Amino acid sequence: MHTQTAKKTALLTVNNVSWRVGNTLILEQINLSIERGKFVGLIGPNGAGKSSLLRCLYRFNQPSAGEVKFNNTDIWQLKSEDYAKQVAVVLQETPSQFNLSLFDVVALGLTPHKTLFSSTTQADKQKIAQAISHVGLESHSTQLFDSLSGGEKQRAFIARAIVQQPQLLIMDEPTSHLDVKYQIQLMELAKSLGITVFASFHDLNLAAAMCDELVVIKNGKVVDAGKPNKVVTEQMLDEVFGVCAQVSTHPQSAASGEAIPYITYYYGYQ
Ligand SMILES: Nc1ncnc2c1ncn2[C@@H]1O[C@H](COP(=O)(O)OP(=O)(O)OP(=O)(O)O)[C@@H](O)[C@H]1O
Repeated sequence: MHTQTAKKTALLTVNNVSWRVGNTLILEQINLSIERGKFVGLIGPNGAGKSSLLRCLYRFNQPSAGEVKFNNTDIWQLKSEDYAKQVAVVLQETPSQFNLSLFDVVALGLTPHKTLFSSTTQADKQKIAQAISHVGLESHSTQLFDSLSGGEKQRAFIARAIVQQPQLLIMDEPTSHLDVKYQIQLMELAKSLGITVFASFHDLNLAAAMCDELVVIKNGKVVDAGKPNKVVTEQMLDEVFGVCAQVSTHPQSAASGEAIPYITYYYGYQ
């Protein structure tokens, strides 16, 4: 992931990014590159800097030093509307959408592609309906977004990303409020888009099963990166997360044929 070849095919590269708030250094000299088409997970303990890093990637935080490049251009050199077309974001907390229906919220995916006075065409409406059906929410189309369940809201944001057709999907712990079925379903939906995804996870087994590669951060620094079966080790779980666990192999293997690591945690060892 950090090799020259990876850099050449990278959609997103993070070069020596640091981010500070006042005198506190939250992210320190982060380097990583995300190859086009890969599904990459960001893992690390509470407060490690996952959200802070992702915010630097979708232009919410401006790095104090270093640069984030998208298709080889510094994202702060791009017009905000051009970057907004290419990047969709799904967050852990779903902001209130006031009186918007599910259909309206999914339609917002078209906004970066529209000019101020352009209206929604019949073809747009069809695209929105197809995206809603892709995430299995067709019977909720006219329902107020705020009245949807947590899992339905997250699926609606995936539908919005389908409509937006970005090159990159960034997800910040999107599964934290979801039950196990929806956690898997949401990640599989994200995978089915066939675009580059960078997502933070707290469920390490889910991350190991879903991701092509993992980036591990602790105290604002990248401490490891690579394929799940290289990164997820008993030593890493101890050193980074402070837990005692056994890592075995999941009975299923990844679509790539790679072994998927499976973590069994031990309790009562503190
Ligand atoms: N705007 C801010 N002002 C001050 N401190 C901040 C700000 N944003 C983040 N931090 C601090 O930076 C550190 C990293 O926070 P961040 O939310 O990025 O971690 P995280 O890995 O996403 O954590 P979690 O897993 O708990 O969600 C935390 O100590 C947090 O309090």
